[in-house]
Order: sequence, then structure tokens, then C-alpha cells
Amino acid sequence: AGPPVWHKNYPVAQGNRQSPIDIIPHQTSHDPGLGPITLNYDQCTSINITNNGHSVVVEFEDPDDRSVILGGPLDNPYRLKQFHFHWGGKGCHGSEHTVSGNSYASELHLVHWNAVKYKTFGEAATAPDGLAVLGIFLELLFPLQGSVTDFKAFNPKCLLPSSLHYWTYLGSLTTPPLHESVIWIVLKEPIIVSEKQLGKFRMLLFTGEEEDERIRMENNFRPPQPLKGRKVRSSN
Ligand SMILES: NS(=O)(=O)c1ccc(B(O)O)cc1
Ligand SMILES: [Zn+2]
Repeated sequence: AGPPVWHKNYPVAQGNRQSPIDIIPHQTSHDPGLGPITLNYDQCTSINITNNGHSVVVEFEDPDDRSVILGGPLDNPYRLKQFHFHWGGKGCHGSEHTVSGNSYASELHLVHWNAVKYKTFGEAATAPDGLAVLGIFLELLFPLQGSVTDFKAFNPKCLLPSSLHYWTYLGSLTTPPLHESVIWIVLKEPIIVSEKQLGKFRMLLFTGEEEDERIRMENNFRPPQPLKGRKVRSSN
């Protein structure tokens, strides 16, 4: 079942660096020492796109540093492993992070791991500086009834907003196992998508074809978690 019962199997759900959070811009601390982030995705080689039962995930080959994020709060380059989305139900909001209590229609997560310090993604996923997830808000435009269109795998490079200004804080995975291993980098500027594109997500199902009742995949987002004294830093 959903977020309210996760703590029974994953006590870390009530830990001190859980994600997502509500970001309150005027309460973030501007850190002039925070440099820009750089995304080297030019040779991004996606392998597949999967409905893993709670999101749609595009996985990448990660045998070397061909697709990395570096700079900003990161001490090493972090290797792109997969990206996936969180979204809401009919028209309602579905982002995980919120900004002054406001949520967006959806949120894209580009998941990277620290291959300098750790041998595998699995090992990095349990280390406090193991993962770096880039969060990008998707804002809905023309929330009209969309028609069915085919869904092209996103190339992350073409999905980025014009500005790479960001907020950053130490957090966790937002789905079980909820490891507190993520350096979050959330871009301030959303990208704009159409209801058509977002509507495609809702065609995805939580259920497999072997199950008889078809449960629509929606509202696969965890609500904001307590800040517990953490600082959220802002790039310029
Ligand atoms: N939603 S998230 O980006 O925090 C995330 C990323 C990876 C995994 B995982 O590899 O289990 C779970 C959640
Ligand atoms: Zn996610």
C-alpha cells in the first residue's frame, strides 16, 4: 500500500533526511560557493523503457562516464542510470517536491550514481553520497482533453529548461527502500508539457496483463516529508 504505511517495512521512512520536501524559496540559503551543474548527456544510450508497476522508467547503459552530471554540490561526476516520472490523477497535481506548497503536474527524476566511490549502483544507493537525482518539474499547459498520441522516449538533453538554476539538499529515495542516499538537485524552472503527453502516462497501468482488474497508474507521488532542520541551498 501507499506512503502512510511504508514505515512499517521501512522504518527509515521516518528518518532525518527523507524526500520529497516542500521547498520555500525565501527560506533557502543562497550559497555563492555553489557552482553551476553540468550535464554531459551527449552520448546517452538508452536501453529500454519499462512500466515497472509504479512508474515509467528509461534505463541507460552505465559502463563508463559517457552520461554524467557534475559540478554544483557534487564532489565527483555521477553517472546517469535511469530516468522516470511521478504524476497525478485526472488533471490533479503529481509532482513530489512542492514549491511554497504548490505542486506541478508531474516531476521527472534523472537518477545518477557515484561510480568514483562505489562499484555498483546498488552499493551507491545505500551510501549517504551515493546518488544524485536531478528533479525537473513538468508544468501542464492547455489542460484540455488530450487525444491519444504515440509516446517517444525522452532524450534528457532535449527535456531541460533554459535555466539550470537549482535548489539542493540532502535527502532520500522517494519510494521504498527510501535509502537516505540522495543529493537532490531540483531545477527552479519547469518544462512545459501538453495534456496529450501527460495523458499518455495515465494510460500506463499499475497492474500487469495477467491481472483481471486494470488499475490506472496515477498519483504515484510521495507527499512532502519533514525538513528536520535541513538547509536547502540555492544556486545563484
Ligand atoms: N524517486 S527517486 O528518484 O527518489 C528513486 C530513484 C531510484 C530508486 B531505486 O533504484 O529503487 C527509487 C526511487
Ligand atoms: Zn522518482
